[in-house]
Amino acid sequence: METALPAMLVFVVVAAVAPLVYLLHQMLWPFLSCLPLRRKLRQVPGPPGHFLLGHIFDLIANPVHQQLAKWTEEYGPIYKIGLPGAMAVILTEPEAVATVIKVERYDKSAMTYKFMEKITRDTHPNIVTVPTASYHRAIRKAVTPAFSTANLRRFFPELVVLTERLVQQLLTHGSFASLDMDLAAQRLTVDVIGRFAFDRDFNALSSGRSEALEAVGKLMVSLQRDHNPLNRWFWWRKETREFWADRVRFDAIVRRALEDLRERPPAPHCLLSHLLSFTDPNTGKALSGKALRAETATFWIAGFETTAHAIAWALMFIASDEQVEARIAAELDACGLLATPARPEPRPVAWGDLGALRFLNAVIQEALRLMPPAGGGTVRTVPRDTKLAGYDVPAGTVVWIPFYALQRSKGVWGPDANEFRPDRWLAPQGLGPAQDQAPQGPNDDNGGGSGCGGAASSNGAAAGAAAPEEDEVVKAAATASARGWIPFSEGPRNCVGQSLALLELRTVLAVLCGRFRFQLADEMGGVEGVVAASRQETTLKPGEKGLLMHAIPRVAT
Ligand code: HEM
Repeated sequence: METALPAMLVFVVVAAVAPLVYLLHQMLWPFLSCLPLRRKLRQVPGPPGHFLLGHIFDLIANPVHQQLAKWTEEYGPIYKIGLPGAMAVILTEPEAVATVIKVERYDKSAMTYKFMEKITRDTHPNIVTVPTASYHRAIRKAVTPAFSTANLRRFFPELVVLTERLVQQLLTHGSFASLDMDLAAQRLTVDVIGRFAFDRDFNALSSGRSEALEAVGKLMVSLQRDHNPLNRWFWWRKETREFWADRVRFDAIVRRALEDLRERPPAPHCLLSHLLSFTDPNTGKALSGKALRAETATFWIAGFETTAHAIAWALMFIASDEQVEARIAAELDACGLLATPARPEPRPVAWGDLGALRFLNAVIQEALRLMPPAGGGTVRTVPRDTKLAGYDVPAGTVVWIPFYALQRSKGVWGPDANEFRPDRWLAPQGLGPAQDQAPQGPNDDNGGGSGCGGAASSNGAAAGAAAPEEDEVVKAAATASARGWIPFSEGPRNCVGQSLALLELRTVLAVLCGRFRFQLADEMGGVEGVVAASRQETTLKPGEKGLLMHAIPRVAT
């Protein structure tokens, strides 16, 4: 008894102190371990911050994308910020950005991407999050054929059918009540992913409630709320429990869709058939169940919300600029794609139209510049001591390239950086930097049989050619920004789905603008109000109210 007492006492003390020591270690160790990095980065400018907590309060109090853009104007193309236990260098100098994102040795920052692995119950790495090259390269190679021109062309008729479903929805809704066009676009893009990736109808457009959209939408919200790494210890918290429940629900849909695909031969355009038949060249093995679910979930999530917001942001800009709206209408009219009293049912959009709609494509590029759906950008780790934008940056530094800040930087785009000006893409030599990145398919011929390309390009006003006095400005902007437009990122980790995304954007906007005029609902407070309310979560999205608009049919039905 006498010997048991001290032992029990020791046990009680250890049990009480151990969690405290653990917590202190979790908080202090990252702080101590980044002290040498702080010292080495002391010449890099940056906003003043708290010595322990860094700039976390600025980033919580203000929308992250806007705060970074503000600091970019104040501190220039390279500056540092601190977070509790971490430092990051914010980079928006195009040359240096190109170095970082085009070189494979700059791995993705594991610290930053780890949380995205929680989209599946197995928390398995995936094509977006995996830092190292070999697994990434193998998956990338396997899925690339799905995004080829030939495959997109095969898929195009299905996309047109889905877009027509959206048109019917908007017609049924009527133009008096306002409608969240961001949500409407999400319904469309979920159905597109359903057909393109799973060869399956998710029915988000045709049914009032869509299990697939609800599940993935809720998961994205609760994933964002569950950012705190300590949450796994606090399983009783509402956020943690909700996140787990949403993950289970989403996981069940992914599993069901995969099982379904295994039971029947999928359509030739189906993205997942490439993953199902994948063999890793390094190991000769197929993807494990966990890896397959992780990739499936990733393609779904990476592909639906980004594209939906891109459609919504472009509509917002079109709706709030009468001249832009009129020029798009003139271009569509010249192609026979505009509903008019004489032509209440315009012909269906054809593959060959898409490359010919020069002004609409410039509008898309400009919208992707000002409101990049992946506005948070990309985060890399510097592999060895190097010089970036004139400063010494030591190995191990986390470099954060925020696309929103980069694409609005006055240093890159000039004094009108924050203005929506599609003409900057219409320099006489043709579209600016984005041309390399546009899907090759819709540009490469005029195969829709419409002859639209010829009609549009012979009509300067309709095609939106720049006014002569603007030419110098246009040229200058195009040159200065040659490397600053990277809404899909660049290099080996750029967006593998960008050809599909651009195909969707072009098709959907051509059809919607041909059938409707859009107006921002008064309560949105104009473009300024919407932009001010926008949030940078996993994607750059409209605020709480969504994007309320009126879709007014061009011809009353
Ligand atoms: C407008 C729509 C889209 C935008 C703006 C966009 C943007 C991006 C960006 C910036 C990245 C790089 C992320 C990083 O560095 O962390 C990325 C990667 C990726 N995107 Fe997209 N994306 C869009 C649509 C799509 C679509 C439609 C799909 C597929 C269906 C897709 C699939 C992916 C995948 C799988 C990756 C990872 C690629 C890799 O690391 O090799 N995205 N996207």
